[in-house]
Amino acid sequence: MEEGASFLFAGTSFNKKKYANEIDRFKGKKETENKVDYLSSFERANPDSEEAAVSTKKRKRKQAASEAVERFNVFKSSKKALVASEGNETDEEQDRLSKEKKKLNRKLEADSILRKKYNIHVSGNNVATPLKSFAELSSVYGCESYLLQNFAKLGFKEPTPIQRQAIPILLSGRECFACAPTGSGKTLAFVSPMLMKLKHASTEGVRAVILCPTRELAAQTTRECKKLAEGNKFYIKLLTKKLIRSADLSKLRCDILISTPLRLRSAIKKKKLDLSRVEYLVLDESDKLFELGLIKQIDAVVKACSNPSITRSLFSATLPDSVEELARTIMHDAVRVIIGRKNTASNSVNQKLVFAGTEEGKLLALRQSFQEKLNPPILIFLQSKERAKELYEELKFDDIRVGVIHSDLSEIQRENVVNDFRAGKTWVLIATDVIARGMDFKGVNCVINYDFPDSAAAYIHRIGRSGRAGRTGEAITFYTEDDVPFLRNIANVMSASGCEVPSWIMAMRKLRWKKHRPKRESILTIPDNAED
Ligand SMILES: Nc1ncnc2c1ncn2[C@@H]1O[C@H](COP(=O)(O)OP(=O)(O)OP(=O)(O)O)[C@@H](O)[C@H]1O
Repeated sequence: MEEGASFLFAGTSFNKKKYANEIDRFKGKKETENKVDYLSSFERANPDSEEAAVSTKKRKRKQAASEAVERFNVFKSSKKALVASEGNETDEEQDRLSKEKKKLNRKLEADSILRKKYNIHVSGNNVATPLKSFAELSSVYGCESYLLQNFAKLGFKEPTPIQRQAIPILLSGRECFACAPTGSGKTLAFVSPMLMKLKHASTEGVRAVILCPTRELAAQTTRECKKLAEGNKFYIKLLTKKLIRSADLSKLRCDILISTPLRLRSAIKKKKLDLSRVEYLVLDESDKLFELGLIKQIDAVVKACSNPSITRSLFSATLPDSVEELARTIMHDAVRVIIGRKNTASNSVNQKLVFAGTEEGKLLALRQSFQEKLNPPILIFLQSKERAKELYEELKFDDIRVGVIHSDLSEIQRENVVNDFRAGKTWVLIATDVIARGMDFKGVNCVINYDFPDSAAAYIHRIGRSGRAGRTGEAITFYTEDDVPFLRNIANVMSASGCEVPSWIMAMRKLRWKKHRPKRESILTIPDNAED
């Protein structure tokens, strides 16, 4: 993280008939002006402020002057009348100030009640009022009707807590770093204010950039962006290999560009992509983007986005202190928004730990649970592509429609695997952490951590593929003797989201958790030459 860090910040439509009920359930004065108003009225109302001190001095001078002229009869009557009227003005002014102060206090109180209701925690000065409804986007912020119509079309009735707070913050032009649970609608929270601020399509080059850690997530975010922008002809582009090869990027007509850091950096370096007009930069899954392998690329992108009035924002379901500290020191007057408690799992996922003993035990437990009850769609996570391929080899003979995704597949193959799972053609998807973050497969009923996750953050993101947008889900984590020392860390996450954890695990010592990826025995039970 250190290297180069100094510059930084200068649905699955699965079996629709069968799941019809669930699908139904799922469908389920401008701020800047306000800000200035609140600020100035607060200063006026505050007796310690400079402005208040000046008016007290003025009042005293006026009083002294009136006393002095009273001795001259010729001015006596008129001056007395003047003094009387000045006294009234002062009373009126004080009355007005006290009313303004009361109004401000009522507003702050109402904001804090609203935040408490939705479990929103903010730090920063003068933070914008949370939204009471989507309708306020139009009544308070002048949002065009197409966006609200799109929310309605997508079945979004009420803003989620992160949307209630992050949207007004970004609309007020403030930078923001936000941490909200998996599946809580962070994408809409950063895309909507971007669309509102950009207003209409333009020919002025790239105006907004969204960075995502994986191609799959970048493709999904592009699709979501397009859905939200429908009715307004924005140029929204996913930076693909094909686009880099075919287009003259110096003349790229694009309002919002979505990419992975590696691809964007290569477009900047090799194809002279100009990002100097970018007004909005979003780092989605920001803590992943700050990991060692990606930090250099992020640095290059941040450097290329050289517009001094750029608004940057960071979003994730996990925000380690190290990333937060870095963001806090370098971002400009940023507001911090946390929904619920930081770094906790979604509380709509029922989490279980299962002792499988050995590698053989895991496969037996999986097969047994599939025989008893198969409630697809199911996602199974493994620690490496080799192991993902092995489990795939085992399960494909079990009469289960199974797919596998890992980094050895081509872009097209990966896209097809994801599409098949979304369309319900495959019931079980075996994966590495490549799809652990951000992927929105709406109907996932169960996540199985076949291999113990290698960090608490990885656990939170993996199980967060289930229990999204208010639905419930299940997460099962297998563990073997090798994993026992790290159980307590997962148990903490589980108990923080209200799941039961055996007391012996809670009594264990907490370990500093470096990447836990033990060497595990092969999963294969089928001899290598079985198919020969
Ligand atoms: N206001 C809303 N009401 C109902 N559903 C919503 C609302 N906003 C977003 N959604 C839906 O919630 C789901 C999850 O949203 P999204 O993928 O943005 O979550 P996220 O918070 O980014 O999750 P993750 O941390 O896993 O990336 C999506 O299917 C999205 O369409």
